Amino acid sequence: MAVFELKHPLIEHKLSNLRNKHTDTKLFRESLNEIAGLMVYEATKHLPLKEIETETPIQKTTTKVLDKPITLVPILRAGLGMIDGILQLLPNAKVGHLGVYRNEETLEPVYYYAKMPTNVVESQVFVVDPMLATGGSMIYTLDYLKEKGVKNITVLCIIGAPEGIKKFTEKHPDVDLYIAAIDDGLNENAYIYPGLGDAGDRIFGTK
Ligand SMILES: O=P(O)(O)OC[C@H]1O[C@H](OP(=O)(O)OP(=O)(O)O)[C@H](O)[C@@H]1O
Ligand SMILES: O=c1cc[nH]c(=O)[nH]1
Ligand SMILES: [Mg+2]
Repeated sequence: MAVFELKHPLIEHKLSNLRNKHTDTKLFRESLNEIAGLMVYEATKHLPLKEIETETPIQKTTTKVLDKPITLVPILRAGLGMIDGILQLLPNAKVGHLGVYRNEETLEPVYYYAKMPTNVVESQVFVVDPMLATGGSMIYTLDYLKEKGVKNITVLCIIGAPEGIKKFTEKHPDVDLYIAAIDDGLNENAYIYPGLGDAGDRIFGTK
């Protein structure tokens, strides 16, 4: 398992939009999707390829295409905010929805919905969620997918707390994590600081 913190000027710039409490819903959604798209370019660099025969206007040749079905699993709700940006680069990916929210008092993950594509087990799965705080929601999701038989999983998050990342790497040492920023920690309400606040509320305008 490896943690890749993706440092890039375009990601930093758009992350600044996400962190700014004055950013409106439109810019927040756009910036989140754009960061997710930039991250997926890096996170897909080890995807397996297969050779196929292709005829160019000049002659027959061998070209390479992706060899594995791809499934994106957004953790509802906030994970949905990254999906459009990723689908721009992986337009044939299937999307499996997993509904999990964090109980605000106990901080335990609470499951409420799942709908996976039929070939999820054979897929390369990318689990996406902007926030990795205590790690509870992500660990629950990885447990759920592995229990279903999924073997190849990569995680994409925007901001993580060191505590949650540590727990995640201990519980799922075989899963790579791509993340745009590792922040300073969790405050008394288990919100990431400096963070960006509640990602779901900022995407959907619910607060
Ligand atoms: O690492 P954790 O401590 O589990 O916290 C992270 C989770 O909290 C947020 O979701 P939330 O529970 O707010 O649900 P929402 O997306 O519906 O707002 C976030 O999008 C993660 O799923
Ligand atoms: O900082 C945090 C922690 C959990 N969920 C969020 O949306 N933000
Ligand atoms: Mg939320």
